[in-house]
Amino acid sequence: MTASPTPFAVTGSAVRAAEEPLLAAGQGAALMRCAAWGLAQHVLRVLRGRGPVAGATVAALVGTGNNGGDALWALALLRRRGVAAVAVPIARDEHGAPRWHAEGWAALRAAGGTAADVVPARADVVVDGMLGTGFRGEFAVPDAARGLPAGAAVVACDVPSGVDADTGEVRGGGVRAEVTVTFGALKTGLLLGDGADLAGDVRLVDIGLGPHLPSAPPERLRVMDGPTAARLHPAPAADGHKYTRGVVGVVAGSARYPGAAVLSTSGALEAGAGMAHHAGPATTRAAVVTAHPEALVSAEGPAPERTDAWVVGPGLDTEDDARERFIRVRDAVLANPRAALVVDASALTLVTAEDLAALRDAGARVVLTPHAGEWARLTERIPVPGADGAGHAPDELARLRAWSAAHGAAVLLKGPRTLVVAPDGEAWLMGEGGPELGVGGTGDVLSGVLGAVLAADAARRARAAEEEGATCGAGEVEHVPTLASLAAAAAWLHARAGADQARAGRMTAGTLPAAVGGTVARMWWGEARGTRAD
Ligand SMILES: NC(=O)C1=CN([C@@H]2O[C@H](COP(=O)(O)OP(=O)(O)OC[C@H]3O[C@@H](n4cnc5c(N)ncnc54)[C@H](O)[C@@H]3O)[C@@H](O)[C@H]2O)[C@@H](O)CC1
Repeated sequence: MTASPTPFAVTGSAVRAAEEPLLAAGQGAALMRCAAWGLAQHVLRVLRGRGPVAGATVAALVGTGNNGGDALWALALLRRRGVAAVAVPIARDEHGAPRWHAEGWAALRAAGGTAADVVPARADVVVDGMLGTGFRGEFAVPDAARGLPAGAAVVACDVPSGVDADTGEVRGGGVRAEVTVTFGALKTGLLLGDGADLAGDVRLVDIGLGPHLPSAPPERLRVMDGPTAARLHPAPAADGHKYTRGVVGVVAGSARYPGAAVLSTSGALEAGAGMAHHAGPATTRAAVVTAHPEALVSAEGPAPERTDAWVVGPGLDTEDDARERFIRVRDAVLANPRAALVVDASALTLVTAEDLAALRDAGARVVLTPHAGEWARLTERIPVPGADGAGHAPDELARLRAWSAAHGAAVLLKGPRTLVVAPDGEAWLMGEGGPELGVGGTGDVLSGVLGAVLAADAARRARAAEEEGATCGAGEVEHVPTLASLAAAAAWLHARAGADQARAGRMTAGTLPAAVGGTVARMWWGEARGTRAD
């Protein structure tokens, strides 16, 4: 079976660097024609969705660089399909002549296209070809780009103007597109921050840059999808048993917040843990066994040497014994660093830079799972190296990477666009999920799911180490389970379960673990046996 490649994005700068050898080899014009052809195909698709193509009007706002060149060539192609093609320059020289890509304009004129000062009111599609990866400084939205016809669909060429293709930062004004047709590779700026909001549906056009794109983690942002998650959290081996599937220690909940213990333990069990062992006070122990007779419960938790992953934090009471409970888990991991550690919720306010340094030195695999507010508080206590204290920086990914590298722990930043980074710079974006997960308790469930995914991996590693030579096949090399990829896979399962249960009309965190069970069962055993969330 051939594994489909995991989608990924790179910075706009990396795409520019990838183009360089091809430009040096004189292939610039060919690249532009290729990009323009792809852009024209997507514009045609938008037009077909609205009515007949012949007789439709497509206008393009055209800037001074190659982005504008792409738009002009695309208009020329569209003109040949019977479209009225109108180019609107956004910059003119001192004689009033448009400043734009000369060959592109010549091609458009030869095809019967026209130029105008403003976008015609009858335009069905407006192509934004003002600025692409060459955007620097601030974007002052030109008059021609204001008050676009209300009925027109905006299709951005490569990157919506005003969006930084590296970071997603919008500087000055920004163009909101229905579709962004991007060339060579997905750009990180189209998937992150405000850039993701402005880009709309992002469509990739392959222009042959593949071999020239960077493969190293710092420049790649991978996008977690179902097939990748399935490879990272595979069905248990035929001869598997509870210990080979992974034991999760869940240190969560308190007399004050008993539900978190149940949600986190449920998440671990439903994600396929061989065993979940909850450590907590009498109240939470009773709640957990009532919800899950299969769970083990005790005051101390499982023996460190028998534990594959620990989850600590959801629902701990920081006015009671939270710190002691956290320290016990930390010490258990230090005693057996083969076990992974998930630091969530209250534990994010307890963990110190010294704890992280000790865990890193012991070789432990640690994932912290803050949401935006917890991340802000965490980085106040344990700062991002090199941060100037100027507050929220636009390049969140760079901050996450810097923090993770300095403290040796992976970070899973929960939000509308969940990101995972690891100390070596590996980064993942979640390609699933929506606002249905924005209710109390879903984070507790995620901590358990993450514990189960990490525990399964730790148990597989332990087994592989015992059975010498049991390593991955060559075909799986791209998917060697790294800490960041496993965490992203867990986030994907959780998000897919949220989407599944929302479709089925269930909205609460209490029912989410069962949906996780359905999602995992379908993934492992197919539709026939995985019907729980339907
Ligand atoms: N290099 C190539 O051969 C290829 C480039 N491609 C296209 O070319 C684009 C990059 O082209 P360029 O490097 O020419 O860059 P752009 O076309 O993005 O912009 C460059 C121009 O915009 C001006 N500019 C920059 N920031 C500005 C601001 N804030 N306000 C006003 N003007 C500003 C610059 O002075 C320059 O004239 C890509 O996004 C893509 O669309 C594609 O055709 C593929 C091949």
